[in-house]
Amino acid sequence: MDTIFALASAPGKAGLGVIRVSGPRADDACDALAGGRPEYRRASLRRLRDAEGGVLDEALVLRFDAGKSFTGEEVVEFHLHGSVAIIQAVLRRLGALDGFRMAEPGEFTRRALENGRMDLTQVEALADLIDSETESQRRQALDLLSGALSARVGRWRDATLRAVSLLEATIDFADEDVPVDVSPEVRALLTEVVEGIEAELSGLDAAERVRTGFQVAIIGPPNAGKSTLLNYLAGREAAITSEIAGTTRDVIEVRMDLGGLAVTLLDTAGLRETDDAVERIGVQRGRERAEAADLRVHLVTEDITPGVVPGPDDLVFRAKIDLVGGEGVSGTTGQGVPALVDAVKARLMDKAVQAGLASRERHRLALTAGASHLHAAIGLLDSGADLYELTSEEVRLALRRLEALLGHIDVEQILGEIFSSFCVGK
Ligand SMILES: Nc1nc2c(ncn2[C@@H]2O[C@H](COP(=O)(O)OP(=O)(O)OP(=O)(O)O)[C@@H](O)[C@H]2O)c(=O)[nH]1
Ligand SMILES: [K+]
Ligand SMILES: [Mg+2]
Repeated sequence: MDTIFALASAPGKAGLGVIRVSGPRADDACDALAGGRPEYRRASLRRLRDAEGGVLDEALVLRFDAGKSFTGEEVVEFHLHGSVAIIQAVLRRLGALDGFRMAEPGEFTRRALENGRMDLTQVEALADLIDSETESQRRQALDLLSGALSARVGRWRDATLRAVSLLEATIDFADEDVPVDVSPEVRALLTEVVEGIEAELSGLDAAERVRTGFQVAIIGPPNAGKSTLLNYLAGREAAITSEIAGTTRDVIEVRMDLGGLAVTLLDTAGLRETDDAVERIGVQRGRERAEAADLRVHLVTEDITPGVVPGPDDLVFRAKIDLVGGEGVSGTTGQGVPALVDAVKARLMDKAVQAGLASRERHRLALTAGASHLHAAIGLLDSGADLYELTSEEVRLALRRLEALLGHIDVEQILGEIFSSFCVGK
């Protein structure tokens, strides 16, 4: 096993630069650079030296013993002054040591997984946490990282495992006329797991939205002031505005943090019948994106928007109230915008609170497949026939899905995909 190293902090000039070393020979790095091995888990100030004894930097050295480190291996961290030259020099020095090489993207985390320091849902959570930009994303990722989903899936796995062993025991003792009928207990176990999985699945869409962001579309007739409102909310000229009806064609997206929720605002083409072929495409796209969005904000004027009826969950605001007065919004003066933001936030919060822990397509596929095998197993039990072998097979298939969710089997296949999104140093 190679000892790997990489810059763990962001590249470039900074106050500090942290280089992480992990592997069986990590202590060699202490010997070679710091002239000895500091105590475990104790920040120690050391002069780091090159091969000729010249000083590379004065740094904090942190040593972790195997089994108690991020990767589960011997780990050493060098907290350097964050200069590009120092970091390069230290990386070069480490690269020259026997058995040392640069880490590949995600390799530290991969070792953590392989050494059982985290499971696959926690690896995903770590990626989410590093990507998190809003409060709700941060909290969601920390929940997962703490192993909340792992614990839940672990309970389902244990119950499923118990069901398999009950069935297997019955099959093994079939000749011996074991009087116990295990069906009621197996059925109860499987039903409980299926219900748990289905509850989790019902919160998956919301969780996925919290993780990747809610989409909110602004729609309405041409010249209602949709782009002006978008720009006001974005705090910049993200979209072109003009007094010409039909200015916006492409859907304009602006990412923002709305009260702790990640939101993508969509500005769309004004909805109208038109002979302009390009505008018509824009209107069509706008309609489709608005329909697929989590929430639609209708900006209305006196004009009737052809063929558009706000849905019961949509928000409707009267536009340009600086001109017409009354309740509504103005993207020019900002009047009514705080109320609009509050209303959007409230609607999205209603959805966000339904979020479960599972938040990815990978989770959905595993849980859906697991539940369907369990349903099949329950169906076989309910058939009344003596179909324990078939039932057991279905329960085993469900079990495999739950194990895969945690990354315990079929790992190799999914690992590449997950780790490819990591960068070097993680
Ligand atoms: N007084 C006032 N003028 C506004 C307001 N919002 C937009 N306008 C003006 O109305 C015109 C149309 O604004 P846009 O933001 O381009 O309208 P739009 O709905 O995006 O229009 P399309 O993209 O063509 O559908 C521009 O001249 C804006 O300056 C508002 O709240 N108050
Ligand atoms: K316009
Ligand atoms: Mg526009």
